[in-house]
This record gives sequence, structure tokens and C-alpha cells, in this order.
Amino acid sequence: MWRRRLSALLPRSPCSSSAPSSYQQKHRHILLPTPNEKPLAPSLLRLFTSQAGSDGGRPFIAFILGGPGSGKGTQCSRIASDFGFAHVSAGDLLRNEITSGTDQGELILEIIREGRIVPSEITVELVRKAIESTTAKRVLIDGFPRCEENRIAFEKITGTEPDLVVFFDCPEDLMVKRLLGRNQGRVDDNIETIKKRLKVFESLNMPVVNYYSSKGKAHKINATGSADEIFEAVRKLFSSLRL
Ligand SMILES: Nc1ncnc2c1ncn2[C@@H]1O[C@H](COP(=O)(O)OP(=O)(O)O)[C@@H](O)[C@H]1O
Ligand SMILES: O=c1ccn([C@@H]2O[C@H](COP(=O)(O)OP(=O)(O)O)[C@@H](O)[C@H]2O)c(=O)[nH]1
Ligand SMILES: [Mg+2]
Repeated sequence: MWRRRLSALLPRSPCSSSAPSSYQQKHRHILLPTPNEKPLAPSLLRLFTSQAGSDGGRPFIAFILGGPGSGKGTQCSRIASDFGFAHVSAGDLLRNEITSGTDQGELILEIIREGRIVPSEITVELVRKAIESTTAKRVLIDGFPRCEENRIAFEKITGTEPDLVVFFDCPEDLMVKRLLGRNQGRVDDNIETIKKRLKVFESLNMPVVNYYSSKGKAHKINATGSADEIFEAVRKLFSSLRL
């Protein structure tokens, strides 16, 4: 499955309604290996063909979802240190591409600045590599998948589904307040971009949450209290898992 071109796997309704940019057309090669290309490393084959938790199998995978400013990153750091998870932040992986000046960095910066969603072929590849390179038995994927297209691409390419999905439920006004106070110099933490990100969250991220809810995999956590209070609910959930 991983050998097929990602474009062939993408659903008809993409994350963005806009046509492929000239950058995307020019960089069609940012795709997964084709049958003639190098096969996956044995470690990766094992990762995506085995069940979580089995000996030598892939790690336990938890998707951590929620609106911008709902506290995903904050809670992930705590889960990572208390429960031994590796923390893979999709947003950080994308920002690393910008700061390291890769070919795709310019496109990513433009999309993040506008609060849109980066094409699946870029993000899935970054997330897949991050999972492959960790030796941890448990991995948090923070802020991905951002839309149904991301989700379908991830599941098809890796041949696996998350073992757990956590959704941080937070009202918009609180998310806005937190984002405006984040103070990390991010190009997208301004009121104009925040409004766009909230719209994208409702229209494109929520269907992913709803999909996993319908499969009984999503756990909703009230994200309105203090970080300590929220972590108490998170701790309960993670303590109840057989990891
Ligand atoms: N429960 C909370 N109460 C108040 N501020 C919070 C809380 N959780 C996170 N924050 C702060 O809000 C901002 C956004 O949190 P962050 O974890 O980065 O959210 P996300 O990754 O979902 O965008 C950060 O400045 C963070 O310190
Ligand atoms: O899977 C992802 C994750 C992030 N982003 C982009 O990166 C931005 C910042 O994401 P991050 O998760 O860091 O933001 P947060 O929700 O934590 O504020 C998003 O608004 C998107 O533009 C994306 O396109 N795909
Ligand atoms: Mg974050």
C-alpha cells in the first residue's frame, strides 16, 4: 500500500478547496515511493504491519486533536513525561522545514501564515518519518490529522489506525485568549489568522474527530480549566489504558 503514489490515494474532496498551487505542480515528486523505488526499511515495514504493543511491533499511537489553543502541546508534554510517550508535533515538524530552509519550506510558511492546511503528501511523510525514527513504544501525534484527507492518506500509506484519539474540547473565546497570549513569535498567532484557523478547525478538523468518535476511538476532554485540572482528566484516561 505504501508503494502507491499518495496522489492516487487522496479522496476527491481535499483539505483545501483551492486548485494545486504552481509549487505543488512543480513538486509532484514529493510523493511516497513508487514500485521502482527503494523499499521500506525492515523496521518501518514491521512498524506498519504489526499491531501496537506486540513484540517488535509498531508503537502505540495516540492522535491528540483539538482547536488551536485548546492546549494540545501543553498536555502532550505532560503525557510524554509522565507516561513515556514520544511527542511528535505535526506543527513543529512543519515549522522545522521552514527554519531549515528546505524546498517545501516556502510553501509551508505561506500556508501556515494563512491558517490553511499543508498538503497531505508533505505532512504524512514528515509524520511517518518521525514515527519511524523513534524507538519509543508509545507515540503522541499532536495536531494531526487536520482534515479527512490527512486522515485517509495516513491510514492508507501506513496501513494503520491510531489506537487512541484524544479531543480537547474548548470554547472559541478561550482558545483565542490563549493564542493571543502564547507569545512564541508565531506567524499565525494574530487575530486575523486565528479567525481563519478557527473556521478551518470547525469545517475540516471536526469531521476527523467525528469520524473517530463514530468508531468509538475518540475521548473528549473538557479543556477549559487550568492546565493542572485538565491533566487530571488526561491522567485518568492514560492510566486506564493497558500500555
Ligand atoms: N489550561 C490552560 N489554561 C491557560 N493557559 C493554557 C492552558 N493550556 C495551555 N495554555 C497556554 O495557552 C497557549 C496555547 O497552548 P498550547 O498547548 O500551545 O495549545 P495548542 O497546541 O492546542 O495550540 C500556550 O501559551 C499555553 O501555555
Ligand atoms: O497536520 C498539520 C499540522 C499543522 N498544520 C499547519 O500548521 C499550523 C500550526 O499547527 P500547530 O498544530 O502547531 O498549531 P496549534 O493548533 O498547536 O496552535 C496549522 O494552523 C496549519 O497551518 C498543517 O497544515 N497540518
Ligand atoms: Mg500546538
